[in-house]
Amino acid sequence: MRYEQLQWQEQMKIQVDFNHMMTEFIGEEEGFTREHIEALAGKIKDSHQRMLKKSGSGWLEWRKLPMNQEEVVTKIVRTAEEIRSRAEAFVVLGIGGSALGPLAVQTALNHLHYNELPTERRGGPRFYVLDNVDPERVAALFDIIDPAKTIFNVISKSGSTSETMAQFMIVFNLLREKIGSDYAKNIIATTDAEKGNLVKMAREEGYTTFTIPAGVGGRFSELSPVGLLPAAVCGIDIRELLAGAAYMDKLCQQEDVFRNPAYMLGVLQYLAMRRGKNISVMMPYTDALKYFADWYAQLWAESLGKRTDNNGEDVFAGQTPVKALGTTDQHSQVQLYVEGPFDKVVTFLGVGCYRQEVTIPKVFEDLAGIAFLGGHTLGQLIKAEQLATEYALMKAQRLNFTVTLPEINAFTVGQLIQLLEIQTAFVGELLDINAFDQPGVEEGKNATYALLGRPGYESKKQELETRPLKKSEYIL
Ligand SMILES: O=P(O)(O)OC[C@H]1O[C@](O)(CO)[C@@H](O)[C@@H]1O
Repeated sequence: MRYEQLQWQEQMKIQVDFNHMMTEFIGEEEGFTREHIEALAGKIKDSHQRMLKKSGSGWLEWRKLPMNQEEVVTKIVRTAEEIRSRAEAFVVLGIGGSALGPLAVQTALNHLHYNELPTERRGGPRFYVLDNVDPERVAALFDIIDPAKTIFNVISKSGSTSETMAQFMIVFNLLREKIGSDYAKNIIATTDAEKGNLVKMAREEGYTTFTIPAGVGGRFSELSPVGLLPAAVCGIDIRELLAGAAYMDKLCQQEDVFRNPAYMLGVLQYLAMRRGKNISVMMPYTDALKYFADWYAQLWAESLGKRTDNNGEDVFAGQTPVKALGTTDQHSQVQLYVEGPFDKVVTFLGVGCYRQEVTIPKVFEDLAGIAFLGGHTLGQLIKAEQLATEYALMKAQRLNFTVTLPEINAFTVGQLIQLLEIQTAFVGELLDINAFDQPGVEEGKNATYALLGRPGYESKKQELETRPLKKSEYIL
């Protein structure tokens, strides 16, 4: 790699600031010390060893995605170019990990800076993520797209998620009606290599198919074809996204928590959890990262929200993720964060340099209450507000981190994805739980199957009938 490139990467390194987790700033009652962290040395070492051992295999296969995919990337780029040249719209059919990543990355990298993109990367299809089965929304989308000029990317790791499969069945039918025998050209399947209905259908029907590697679960799949194909179709430089993730991965291979940003975030969150901080707020100070808070909510909630057994006693792990947006939610939630219960850790996501600026004009100069704003840029205003909110929280002894992206680009967004994924997996190790399953969602899924008459769920249906869900006397 050229020296200038190395230097640029260094400048683009994400910064993790944990000052406001420490006693010097937060006070002894709430803050942590080096000693608190060092007291966990044994646990950190064991967790690190387990992470290293599993890295790239089993359910940690996602860790190797940034480094090991050149062949897949080449196929994705080729497919994306072809789609960009012929489609008017590109629709992702997926939910959870099969939707939130594509949405977060596209919002981060495209919506604000569209006009700055080189001409050859402007244009391309309109992008939609259909991640719900709200009939009004689905119908509304079909009102504004022409199915014949739309590529539908059906994404499901399991190939059996009811919402995604229902959407797909509707699309499949619609395409057959509208374009007849050639309909398969408008469908791309992204799914497991072997398991589930989708891969079977894809094979039989001859859809272009991308594989989600076996050990890459939905919420850890953004850097697999799940996220890479939609990103490439949207003109995002996916090699740069992966390079950013690889760069961060390297930083996060160090055992020394004082040199490893993901571990430091993880260890301090873990210490906070042990003190009953049950809520993790993510608050980006840029609209571009608004949907990252959604993506993180699934990552954090599904990975860490686990009931485990500790010598016969139930232990309930996890933190409730809360999404906020700066400055918008300063005027809706920050009151609670400053004066409400001491039960939260706030992670601010900041931006070093906004890529577009707007200057506030010097008008109304005789009104001192607003005249001071004139001459400043909106970037200065939003940064001052972020700093001021960090200050207010610190003064009220409220734990908070700041993660700063020097600017928002594919390299820094790739870093952010890998940073938060490693942090989550590491906290899973510290908590001694399986961060990669989600048994708690099964009961609801099975009840849905029973309610809709899926064969094999007769006894669940009986259970639902004999165990009334609600009493009318409690409904007003
Ligand atoms: O990609 P799939 O298998 O359709 O799953 C969608 C989502 O559903 C879940 O399995 C939860 O039900 C998530 O973990 C996952 O991201």
